[in-house]
Amino acid sequence: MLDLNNISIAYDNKTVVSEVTFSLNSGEIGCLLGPSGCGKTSILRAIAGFEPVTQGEIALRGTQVASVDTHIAPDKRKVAVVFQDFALFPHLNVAQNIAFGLHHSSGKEKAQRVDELLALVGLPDIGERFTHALSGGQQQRVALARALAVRPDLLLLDEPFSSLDAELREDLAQDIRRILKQAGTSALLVTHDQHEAFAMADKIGVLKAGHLLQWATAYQLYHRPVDKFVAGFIGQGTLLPGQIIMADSADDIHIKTKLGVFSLTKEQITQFAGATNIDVLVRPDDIVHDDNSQNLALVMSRAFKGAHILYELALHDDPSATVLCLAPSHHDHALGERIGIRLDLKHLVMFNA
Ligand SMILES: Nc1ncnc2c1ncn2[C@@H]1O[C@H](COP(=O)(O)OP(=O)(O)OP(=O)(O)O)[C@@H](O)[C@H]1O
Repeated sequence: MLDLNNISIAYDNKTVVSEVTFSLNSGEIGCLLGPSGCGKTSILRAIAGFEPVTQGEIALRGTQVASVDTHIAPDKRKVAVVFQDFALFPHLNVAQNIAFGLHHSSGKEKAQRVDELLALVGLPDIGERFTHALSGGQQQRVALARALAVRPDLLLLDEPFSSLDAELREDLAQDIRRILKQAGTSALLVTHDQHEAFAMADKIGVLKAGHLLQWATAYQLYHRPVDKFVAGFIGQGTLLPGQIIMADSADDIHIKTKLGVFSLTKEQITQFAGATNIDVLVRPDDIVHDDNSQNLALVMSRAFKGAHILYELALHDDPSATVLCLAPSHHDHALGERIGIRLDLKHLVMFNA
């Protein structure tokens, strides 16, 4: 439904988005995630038609809408945008805001569509209210209803939760996901907050300095990050130094770390051919706290999280070899204590050191 093929975007000849390629299927919710200035909004604006591309092409429902030679006007793309500040009209009431784009409908059709959308976003009785009298979360839903009113092929959401309280964000992200799925609308969201991305998106693209590093599900990004940047940006974890140990035959290669010795898959043997020093990604869920384990690790730091405590643990008392461990919070251990751990590592994610 949305295809970006090798697109670049520049301002005053300075390239800020480089050779980005990804696709979104019909009904899917995608998310562009990355630090400030990495080019997320520029990509969104190019899809909406507010910014030209300097290379590559963008297609919507199989029709090219942007390339170096093509530029279909924004209002011809069937794309709706929900902006960061919601951009609701203060002089119109909620119903009038939602009906704003429905130029070709009769009064009765408009009223019916407004009722439908207010029900969809869970605010059935506020059509007569003015937008300044609504909470941030309600304004967000009205902005969403207004964008969906015209039945866009694609909805673009630019940092839609950034002006809301942190506690509200994740709940609202899940609500909005449910509303979009119910309406069957394809959507692309921009955020720098991974929790919002996880709560809303089917596919997430991680961007760094204008480059799309990985376009994948949240599960794949967390468990199969393509590089150290994605590994560090998504979720928590530490990189544990390891050394490759060659045995007699070329397909019998192991890696030695302070957590033990692991064998490599055939694919990893090819990938790390010739390397000697490797970093192994260890996530907090790879390390299980077990009071009965003889394998002890030293508590270097701890962060109370309510239901859990996140421990940073040094292996063999070596502060350069630490792992994180999320333990139930009644396992309350002090700094400097040695606690038992067990490994629950399903697969090894490694990078060249
Ligand atoms: N109109 C413009 N003219 C010149 N440079 C621009 C313009 N808009 C954005 N940029 C630059 O392009 C780069 C990418 O900006 P963009 O807004 O796409 O990033 P972003 O990832 O959305 O950032 P943020 O999360 O801070 O909104 C930045 O270096 C920014 O300064």
